[in-house]
Amino acid sequence: MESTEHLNKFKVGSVPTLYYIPDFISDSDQKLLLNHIYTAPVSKWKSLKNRRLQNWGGIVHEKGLLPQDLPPWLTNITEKIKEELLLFPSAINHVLINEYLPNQGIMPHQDGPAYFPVVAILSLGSPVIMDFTPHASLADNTSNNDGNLQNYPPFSIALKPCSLLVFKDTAYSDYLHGIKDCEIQQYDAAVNAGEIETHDEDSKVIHRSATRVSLTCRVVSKVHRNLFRF
Ligand SMILES: O=C(O)CCC(=O)C(=O)O
Ligand SMILES: [Fe+2]
Repeated sequence: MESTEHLNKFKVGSVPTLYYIPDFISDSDQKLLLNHIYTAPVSKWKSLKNRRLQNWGGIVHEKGLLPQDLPPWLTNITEKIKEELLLFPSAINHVLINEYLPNQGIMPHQDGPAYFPVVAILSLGSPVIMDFTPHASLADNTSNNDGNLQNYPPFSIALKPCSLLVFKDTAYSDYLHGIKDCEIQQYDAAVNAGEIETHDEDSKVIHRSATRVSLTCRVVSKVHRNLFRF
């Protein structure tokens, strides 16, 4: 794969490897994307217990993707992500769009095995805090890695509108990621706390007063062209 040196200035935190790229898209791109998302057929929305989502690119099975072409308004952004990161082995072919009201979140989880282990998340709307926690088996643990003791600290990251978060390696494979379902989120442990402008220096909190929408962009390497040979 190509060099990732061009991304070094966006690296955040101490765990390999997270990149946070503020203002990855412009405000007018954000408006255009939100407009496409909210004019999609109502049937595109799937309601879960504590959020809604749209699935684009096809159905992900354990054994791969039953593909469906992404619409041009999505390939515009997925192609930009692929070209600017140089971290994906092929075109991004799956996009999950999650919508969160201010009191909604996503349980700590790990992305499924069907995905190539790099994820790019574009954030729109309200800022939120995403928490990374090591797998239970690694918490408070140290492991020997090339003769060095390595530990797995929990950490958080603030996700502002128009930003792109990318994670891979240990952060992808040994951590769970999630967003708390509360309107007021603390961020003093955030690896990019400096990103957030605050009116009140003492209370490092984000008030989620608006809806957040995110685009989780990934590659499913195994694609099934023929349903009957699935
Ligand atoms: O909305 C987000 O930022 C996270 C979404 C996510 O983790 C996922 O779709 O797997
Ligand atoms: Fe995820």
